[in-house]
Amino acid sequence: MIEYYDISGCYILRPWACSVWDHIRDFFDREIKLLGVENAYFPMFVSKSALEKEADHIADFAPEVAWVTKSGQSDLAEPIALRPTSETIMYPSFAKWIRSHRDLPLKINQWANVVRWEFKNPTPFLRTREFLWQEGHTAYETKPEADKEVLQILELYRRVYEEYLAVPVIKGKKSEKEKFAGGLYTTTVEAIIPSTGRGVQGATSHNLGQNFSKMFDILIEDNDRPGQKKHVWQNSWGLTTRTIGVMIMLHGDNKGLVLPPRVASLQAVIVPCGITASLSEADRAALMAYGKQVEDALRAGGIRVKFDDRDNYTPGYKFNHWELRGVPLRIEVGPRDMKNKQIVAVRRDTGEKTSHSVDNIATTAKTLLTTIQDSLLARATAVRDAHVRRIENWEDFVPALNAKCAVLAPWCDETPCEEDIKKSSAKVDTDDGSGAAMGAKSLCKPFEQPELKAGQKCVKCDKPAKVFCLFGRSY
Ligand SMILES: O=C1CCCN[C@@H]1CCCn1cnc2ccccc2c1=O
Repeated sequence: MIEYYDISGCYILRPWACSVWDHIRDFFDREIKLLGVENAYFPMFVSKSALEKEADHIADFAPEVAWVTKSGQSDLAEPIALRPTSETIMYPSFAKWIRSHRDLPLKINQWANVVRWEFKNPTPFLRTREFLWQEGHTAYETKPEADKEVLQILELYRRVYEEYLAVPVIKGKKSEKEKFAGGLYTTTVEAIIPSTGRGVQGATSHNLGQNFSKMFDILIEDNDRPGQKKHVWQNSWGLTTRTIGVMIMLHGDNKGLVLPPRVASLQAVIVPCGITASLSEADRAALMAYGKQVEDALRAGGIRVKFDDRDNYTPGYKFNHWELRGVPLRIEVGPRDMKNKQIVAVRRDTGEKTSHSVDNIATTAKTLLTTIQDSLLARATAVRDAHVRRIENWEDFVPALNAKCAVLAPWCDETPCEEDIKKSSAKVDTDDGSGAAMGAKSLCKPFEQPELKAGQKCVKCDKPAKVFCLFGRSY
């Protein structure tokens, strides 16, 4: 899926990974166009003066900005940054394009790469110095319109994860500490990785309020106050190739990758079996023709299929080859299957083997692939639920983290307390001092809230709890 590269934090996305991104992009692009969003493309370079226009929150991110300072031997007059995100690249143009409420709503999306020179240890897919993403940037006359779109996009992100990647996510709102500082509020879809118990931010949809329209003077006539102008309300939202890493971690098993059918480059692979020395040349040729027939029927049914007729590998080698690569369905065809006009189907997720008539094989395969897709999500949801612990007392908090669980706890919703929780949960709880464990941060305040008991106290401080919040170690 990936190849290493001689620059730290940079990786090559090979076709097997790229095709997952292609499927995600096809779905998301189709859906945002139904919402009236149009794609555009802006320069990847941003001048220092433009980038620093939103000085306040840029400070947090400044160390991650990569700069071009020379061309050839000569220094550039002013250093130019590589886009880490495109607000400061797009919004000066938005100010030119938006003069009246008739120019609204403006809905722009960009599929591109961004560069963030992170120093935390790079991880394929999850933390890379260049990654692919889409970034949506919209402008509305009123806040309610912006609020509505924030949730429409967040629902599309949930669908990318649950309907395509078979990854269950929790929708919620970021805390003041964790939100995008340049915005009004941030909504998010959070995944929990059971093997580590750590949370991972899946995608974010921000309401920027009027912060950026005030910075960039994006103004329209205020019809309610003749002669007066008012700032537009803006959203921005992003989904990245980190999605692929989450899918790998959630569904992989000891045999390798497990691909959800809806994003699998290859959904079914046909392997001819039982080709022994005793099989006549004629029967061998007939079996290969049969395999080809099955391949043609599946492809005609819209299934991404390959007949593995390589004559230099055994069936067993081929089984391993495609299991490692996560192909959801293997179709075995042997002389007896051919005689009985049958095939044998093997599911990659469960290993279950079933025989089927070759008639309507495309329908049969589609049904199997749907079963696999649904079963992957159902199983991942059950496992994720087992890794979220609802607790109300602090003494249960760190043990839950150490049991590879995220914690859903009543919370006062105050930043000092959030910082205290992070610090206090960073201490190791085992007396063997096995290395400092990372502290828990707030992942989101889930939209789906359990009932808060009257008088419920915050899990950490003694203030009244205002909300249930999901906490966890994170990527
Ligand atoms: O999330 C998104 C969704 C897509 C559009 N941008 C928003 C907010 C990006 C926040 N951000 C994140 N890393 C950065 C890194 C360097 C400079 C600036 C930034 C920065 O503004």
